[in-house]
Formats: sequence, structure tokens, C-alpha cells
Amino acid sequence: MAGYYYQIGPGSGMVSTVSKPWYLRAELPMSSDLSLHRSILQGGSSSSSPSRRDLVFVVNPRGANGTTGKEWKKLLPYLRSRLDKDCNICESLTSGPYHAIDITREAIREGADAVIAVGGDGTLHEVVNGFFWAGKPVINHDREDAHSTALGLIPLGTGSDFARTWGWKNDPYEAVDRIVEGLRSRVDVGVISGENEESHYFINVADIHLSAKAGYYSSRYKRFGNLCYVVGALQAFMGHRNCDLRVKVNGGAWEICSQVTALCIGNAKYFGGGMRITPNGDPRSGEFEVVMLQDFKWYDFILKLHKLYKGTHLTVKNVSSRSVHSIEVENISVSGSVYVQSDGEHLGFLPRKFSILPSVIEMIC
Ligand SMILES: Nc1ncnc2c1ncn2[C@@H]1O[C@H](COP(=O)(O)OP(=O)(O)OP(=O)(O)O)[C@@H](O)[C@H]1O
Repeated sequence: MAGYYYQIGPGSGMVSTVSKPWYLRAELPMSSDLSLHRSILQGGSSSSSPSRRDLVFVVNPRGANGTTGKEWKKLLPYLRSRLDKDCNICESLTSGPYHAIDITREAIREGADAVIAVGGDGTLHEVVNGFFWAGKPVINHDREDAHSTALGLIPLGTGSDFARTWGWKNDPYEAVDRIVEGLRSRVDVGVISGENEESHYFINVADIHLSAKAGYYSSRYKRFGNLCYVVGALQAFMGHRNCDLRVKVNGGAWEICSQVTALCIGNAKYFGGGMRITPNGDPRSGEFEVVMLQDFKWYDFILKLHKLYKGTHLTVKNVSSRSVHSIEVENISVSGSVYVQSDGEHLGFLPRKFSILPSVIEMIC
């Protein structure tokens, strides 16, 4: 699917499409997005001085049950007033799942200074995946430096869990201020490989079994806001059985982990709409924090849920934590599929290998 976006110029802010190759391959936006584009087009003036930096905003208009699109529209005048002087502000609305990946790849190849995800963790996840292609970082056509495009985030999703690790709120105005300030830091990204599958990337938390199943179901109930995680968890509990897994940490020997309820691989700290599951996860540490819950019963969640939210569960019985740079996980039992998700998006089933790519992306933070 070809990408499309519009450049919003300085001054009084007329907007024009940008005459670069991939913009010319633009598809027409979906009708509901067209109104948003039109409203921008009516407001602006155009400019594309070569010295100005291109900031590409990848907006999921359907994020947070459609709130992202509405908030983005309200945010644009502020964005223009703060960034118009120095930057070309380019917006691209996604037309459906996975579109953000293509937009990001094209923007990097065309030399964008930053690609900024506007939406929730799902949108951020797709943008992060757009930083890679065929197992390698995407590079600019004209420059040798593979990582010259920075990643940014305007958190406007239902959970927006990655933002919580940085202490950011779902406040788009604060996010714009961060982009204006322009501080950048290198962050780690997780890569997941499976049998005969292409590599897949994550920036927040990947998880296995009950929590992944809960995430799978919760995505059907996003219209309930943060309550979707509770409804998803209740549905996942029905018919849930703890299972024995085989794991290999940092390329060592295989170990058996019995009666695993959930295994969570944190590049950051939060998942499930604010649960501090891997409380020591840090995307600048070069390691994952792996937290395993074993032999949990449904009532353990009721009794210990507050600890999971606060991140004080590591001392609870049957909870373990360790720092790793790679972990392979297999299902021992031949019957039943064990769910895997990454950044809250369903990925498939075991077996999978998770490895860290230290400092691979520069992030605006
Ligand atoms: N135009 C679109 N129409 C429908 N779905 C889309 C569109 N663009 C992206 N998506 C999908 O929407 C999903 C959810 O998006 P996003 O993460 O931004 O919001 P959220 O689910 O409300 O927030 P969070 O993931 O933080 O809970 C993503 O998986 C993405 O693939």
C-alpha cells in the first residue's frame, strides 16, 4: 500500500502536498479522513526549504475508538504554532492496520528527520516495525547513517503503556513540547523470530500465555476504553490452564519452567493499561526484564492485582524476575496453542525467540 501525506507549511499555514517521489504515488485517503485533510488544506501556506527538517506524523484516526483522530485535529494549530518555523510538518493518516509500517519505511528512505507515531501502543508498534525491513534497519537512500531518522510519540491511545515508562501522560500538548525541545536518546528494541517467519519488532512488552490471550480478547472491546483489559482478562480466564514451557536464556541450556501462567519480556515497564508488570524494564538498559508468573489461580489475581499494578509483585510467591538479552520459549505439551503478543498486538503462538537490539533507534524523549 503506498503512503501519502500532506506537508503543512509555515506562516499562516497553507498546506500543500510535497513533491517527492513517494508522495506522488499517494492514494486518496478514505472518505472519513478526507475531511480532516481538507480542514488542514484550508488553513495553510506552503514552503519546502531544503534546510528545514521533515517531521512525519503517522496518525491512526481510529485509535482510542476514534478519539485520536479528533484530538489530532484539535492539536494541529498548536503543532503549527510551535514547529512551523523550523520544520516541514507532514501528516499521514493510516488507512488501516499495518499501513503505518509502510508509511514509516518510505519516510525514512526519503530522509525524514523524525517519524512520530500519533496514537496508541499499536500505532507505535507499527511505526517501530517500519524502522526495519528484511531483518535490517531501513536506511535513507542518500545517507550512510542507518539511524538518522528519529522515532517520536504523541501518545493518544487507549492504554498508551509505553509512554508510562517515561512518565508521560496522554497529553498531546506536552508531547509537542517534547518534540520542540528535541532531546534524543538511543533506545533498545526487541526482535522476535519464529520458525520460518520474518522478524518482528517490539518496543514495550512482549508476553506469553494468559496475558497474551487476555490482550487478544481485549482488542475486541476497545470501545469500553481501559475496561477492555478487564473484560479481555475475564474471557481469557475461561478455559485457561497453566502450562509447562521450555526456555533457553542467553543461549544457555534449555530449562523447564512448570505451570507457567504468564511470561512477560519487558523492554519497558507497563502493559494492559497501566499494569507495571516488568517494573525494572528500561529501554536504555541493553537488557530485557523477564518476569514469570507460575501456578497462579484465578483468586491469586484478585488477591495480588494491586501489587501487579504497583509493580511490587516481584517478591510474591511464584513470581520470578531476571535480566536477559535473549530468551527462547517453547511449549512442551503438544496439545494447545500458547498465545504470544507484542506491544499489545496478537503475534501468533509459540515457539518464539526474543532478542534485544541495544540502542538501535534514536528516540525523541
Ligand atoms: N485507519 C485505521 N482503521 C482501523 N484500524 C486502524 C487504522 N489505522 C491503524 N489501525 C489499527 O488500530 C489498532 C489500534 O491502534 P492504537 O494502538 O493506535 O490505539 P488503541 O488500541 O486505542 O491504543 P493502545 O494500543 O495504546 O491501547 C492498531 O492495531 C492498528 O493496526
